[in-house]
Amino acid sequence: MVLLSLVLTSPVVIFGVYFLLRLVSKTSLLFIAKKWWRLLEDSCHVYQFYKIPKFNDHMQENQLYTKVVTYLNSLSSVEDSNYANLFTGNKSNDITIVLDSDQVVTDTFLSARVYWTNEKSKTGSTTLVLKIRRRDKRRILRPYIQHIHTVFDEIEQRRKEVKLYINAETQPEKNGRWISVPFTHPSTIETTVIDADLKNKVKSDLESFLKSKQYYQRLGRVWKRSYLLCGPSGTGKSSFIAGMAKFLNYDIYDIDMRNVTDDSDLKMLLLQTTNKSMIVIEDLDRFLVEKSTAVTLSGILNFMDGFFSSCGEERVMVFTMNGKDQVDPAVLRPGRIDVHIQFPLCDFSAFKNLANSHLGLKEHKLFPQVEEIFQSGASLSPAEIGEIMISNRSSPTRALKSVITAMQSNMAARVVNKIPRSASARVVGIEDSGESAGLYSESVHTVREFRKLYGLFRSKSSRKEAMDIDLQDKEYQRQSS
Ligand SMILES: Nc1ncnc2c1ncn2[C@@H]1O[C@H](COP(=O)(O)OP(=O)(O)OP(=O)(O)O)[C@@H](O)[C@H]1O
Ligand SMILES: [Mg+2]
Repeated sequence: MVLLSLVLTSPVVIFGVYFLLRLVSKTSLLFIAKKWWRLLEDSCHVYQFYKIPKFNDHMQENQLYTKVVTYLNSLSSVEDSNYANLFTGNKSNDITIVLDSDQVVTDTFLSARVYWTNEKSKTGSTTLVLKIRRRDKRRILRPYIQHIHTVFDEIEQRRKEVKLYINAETQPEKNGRWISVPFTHPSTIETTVIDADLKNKVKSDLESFLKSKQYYQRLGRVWKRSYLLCGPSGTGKSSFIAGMAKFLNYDIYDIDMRNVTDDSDLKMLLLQTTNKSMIVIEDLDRFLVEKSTAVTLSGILNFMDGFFSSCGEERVMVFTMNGKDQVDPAVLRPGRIDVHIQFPLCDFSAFKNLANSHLGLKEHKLFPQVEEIFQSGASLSPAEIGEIMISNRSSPTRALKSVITAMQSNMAARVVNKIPRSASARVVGIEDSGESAGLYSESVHTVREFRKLYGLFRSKSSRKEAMDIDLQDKEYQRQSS
């Protein structure tokens, strides 16, 4: 009898259990059960909390924060949090999952479970909070943080893409002044047409800088190297900076001096830059002449000497100028900027390089004529010659003829306006620094403007002379090589 009732009821029981399990697994009941279980478990342990704020008291970005965020976003448990942000990755079909604020992510390390929360305060600043069981704390905290460093380095190595940071106008309500975008400039050191020897010198200088940490430490000096790129508009200074950053795999912090209010603002910006970065100030000569903000010369000099950035290291500073004539000698005094590189206008050899890269020409029957015009003193910037070649690339002969015509007009303008041979052929106004500036705009300029230009844009006539890489710190080179 008992057996019969068991046989009759068991399918009902089995079905009932099966139904219950399905219900639990298909609904939020399982989630709720897990949550209760965790709460129960939590209440049985004593926890230790560690905070990792995004910024320190001096508004410098906390490197550990950046590393932990990258680490957490790489964990599969981020997907399990209630809210997560989805972004496209480096490739268009990549998806990156990013932890949302106030969400808990769990991780396991050396069999210990830890919890992370990304807390956002009312002021908008974010802090990561690590929760570890007290009994695990001593055993795992240090190795765990070390593990995060290692994983972060591996991720960075894999995905490192150079970023360009630009300083926005003052935004006191926000943490940090820099806005970053992926740096996708196509220029490399190789694609910039400058003397091959000079290129190699710069590359080996950068390489020896990268290996010189101990050397700088021994000297008690900030591990930094500074470069001055000087030359007329359109000679490849900005392109070269892009090439240097890619060569070093450094992020670029491009300081727009118009958005720097005073010395302390400049200091603040510098404190917010990271190690392994390139800090760039373009058109420094123009800024020093115009003095459009309250930044003082001594503020700039302190910056150059690495005084402000003494709390960080592994930084390369690059300044560009169109000319040195109007710049305070203090800026240029020996030892202040380590390497001076002159960017000259095109000569015949640079022209041939451009013809090769832009038109695929190694030789052409018009080359002798072009050479002759160069010898007579005419010259244009690589940007101007490159522009003509690009717009006539379907017909190399037409391109060369256009270059010849442009150079002849340039020569004629010099004669009319008595511009000396050594003066720059760049004939656009000082304000007009864009490469799109008209090649033939010389006629609209007055003699006074040309004199002004001569003062600013004077360059040496010989390319060899001009390519003067002035490695002032000879001892540095010898020791670090
Ligand atoms: N030496 C060069 N080799 C190859 N391309 C060059 C060179 N100089 C200029 N160009 C080309 O001309 C354009 C302008 O160059 P770039 O902006 O680097 O000049 P610049 O010296 O920074 O000028 P500016 O002083 O006006 O800022 C770029 O598209 C670049 O590719
Ligand atoms: Mg430039």
